[in-house]
Amino acid sequence: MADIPLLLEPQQLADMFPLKDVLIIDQSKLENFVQGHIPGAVHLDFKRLQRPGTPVPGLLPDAQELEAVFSELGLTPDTHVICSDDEGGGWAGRLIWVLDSIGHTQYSYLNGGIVAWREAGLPQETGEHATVPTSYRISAINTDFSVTKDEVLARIGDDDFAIWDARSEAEYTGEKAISKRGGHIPGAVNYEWTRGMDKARGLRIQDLNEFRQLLADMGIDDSKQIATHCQTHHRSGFTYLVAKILGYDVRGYAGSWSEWGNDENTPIVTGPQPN
Ligand SMILES: O=S(=O)([O-])[S-]
Repeated sequence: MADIPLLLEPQQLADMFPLKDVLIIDQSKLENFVQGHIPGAVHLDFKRLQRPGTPVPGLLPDAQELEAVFSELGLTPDTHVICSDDEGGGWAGRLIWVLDSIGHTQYSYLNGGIVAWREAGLPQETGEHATVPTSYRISAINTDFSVTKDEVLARIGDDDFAIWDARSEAEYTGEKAISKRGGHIPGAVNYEWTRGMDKARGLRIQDLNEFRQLLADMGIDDSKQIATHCQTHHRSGFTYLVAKILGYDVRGYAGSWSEWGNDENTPIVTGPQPN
């Protein structure tokens, strides 16, 4: 298969048609997908990538459930997946984290998703998708792309560990609490996910060189292992994706604040991040 870059521009994808061994998975809202999607794209309800549970609803579904999802969509071991959504990369980034976790490492992110595709005036199809189901098998879940609460607890304060909190500033400071307790993990830095999207360029990821510098100024760089989280590891799908594109050792904390902030025993800091 041709070498398809991790960060794929809409025109690059358009130039790849007719597609062979490529599956475009679009996690746009269904009504949006039905109104117009990339020809041949299949739709995935983003809820299928989260294991329902209270109070922690964002964990990875088990292998059997994921086999069912990807078989329905028509994935094969040789398929290159193009991940897309209509929100600038949150769900698409989560999909990339899921693909990493199931050992399916042939994937790309369509920069800006359907928003950038439409703005470029590229062809669209309307209506429901048609899929060709397969029997996709997962040999093992790879936990190298995840961190657990206990692992985060053990690494707080380590020089080679950073935590990227993708939530809003109000959630980070504790002014707004979605879990029992508000605030942030000690040492975490906050850069809210949508700030990383360029609204003037179809929600593409901001300039990568500037992004790299901005993160370095916050203490996030390639010398560290980075854990990223939000409330249920949806918004941090985007930050996972960006860190991955920048070549960093990044791991998703799927328990996220729904786990940390609902636990009575985890250390929490409130207030703004240090300058
Ligand atoms: O987007 S979220 O997982 O923080 S609710």
